[in-house]
Amino acid sequence: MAGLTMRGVTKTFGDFDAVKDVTLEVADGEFLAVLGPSGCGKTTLLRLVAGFEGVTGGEIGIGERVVSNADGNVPPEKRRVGIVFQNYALWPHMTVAENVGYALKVAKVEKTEAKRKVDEALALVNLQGFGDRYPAKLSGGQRQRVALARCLVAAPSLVLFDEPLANLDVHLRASMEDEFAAFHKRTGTTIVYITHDQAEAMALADRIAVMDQGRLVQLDAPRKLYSEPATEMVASFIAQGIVLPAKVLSGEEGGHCRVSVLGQEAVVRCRPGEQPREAAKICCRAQDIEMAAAGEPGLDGTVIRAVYKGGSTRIEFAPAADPTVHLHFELPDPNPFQEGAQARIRIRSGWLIPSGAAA
Ligand SMILES: Nc1ncnc2c1ncn2[C@@H]1O[C@H](COP(=O)(O)OP(=O)(O)OP(=O)(O)O)[C@@H](O)[C@H]1O
Repeated sequence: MAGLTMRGVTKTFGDFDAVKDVTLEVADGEFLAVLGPSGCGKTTLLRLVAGFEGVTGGEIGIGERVVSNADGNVPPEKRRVGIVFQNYALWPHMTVAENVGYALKVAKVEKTEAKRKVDEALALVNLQGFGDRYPAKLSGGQRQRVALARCLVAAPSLVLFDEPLANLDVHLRASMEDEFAAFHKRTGTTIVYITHDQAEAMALADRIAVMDQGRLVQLDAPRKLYSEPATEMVASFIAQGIVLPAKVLSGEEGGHCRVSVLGQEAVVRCRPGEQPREAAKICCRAQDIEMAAAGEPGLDGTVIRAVYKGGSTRIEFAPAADPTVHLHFELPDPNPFQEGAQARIRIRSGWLIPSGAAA
């Protein structure tokens, strides 16, 4: 296995930068998810790593070897990069073993050696004994594992996944997530996993690279991405963070600072060295918001929706100070607040989103 290095990678189509100045490193054996909304450049990034596109600027390295820069590109078949696509594209008239071993046959690998490699690859994806079946007799998840075995048989130095679960139903997705996680643990394969599904990225990846409009906006472990988003886009994209306008009243002390949010003071977490400033933003999660106790200061406003969730109710709340802002949080049963009720809430925690320059 090998790591991946991208330094200042840019890909331009006409005068449009699909990927802009992306620098990142994926360690040998790491599972990196590349996450972002539609059109942010994920697929282009994957195609650059695979070698289907050449870079316009910057450099890509796999292991010790530079595979792409402005001077030229190593062709895809010489990169030893495996790819698992969304539609697994198995040949229906070939058995599982024939599908998996096809590349070995083309490369004229000796028969017993080829069989050994096919068996090995099938074992890696927990499909021992399935070699003689035809794809039509497999479940969607099993087909996806055959596709994975087919790419592993060539002993790739890294494996790219292109939204591999997008075509599967919700239950199968969950069990395939477990399969991929177990596969990664078992084999230590270096994986770059493209997805627009943040729950999937969170569940699987060691680190997540969030892309927006061609740029890499944050690369961090899932927990850090959730608790310390670097930009407003990351804050609202990950787990529907609530982004609120704020004014920073005091400099950072012990990882916290005082802010004013919609006229109320709150203490939030922040990066070291934050100083008082106007026009700041904070990110709150549902669990950072609670109903104010009687007599306690807080934000007055109106409950605009109350949706029962089984054991709890999701409340959507518009503060009187700015009814265009909507906050949401959950209340355990019994919930006394119906739609239209007046209520007072308290923001008990949050995260100060770093200013543009710091992000
Ligand atoms: N060959 C091309 N020529 C021109 N523009 C392209 C080409 N390939 C991609 N783009 C543009 O680059 C941008 C990024 O596309 P890309 O497919 O990488 O996004 P994505 O994040 O994978 O989106 P999705 O999740 O919808 O697949 C888009 O605006 C797309 O239209």
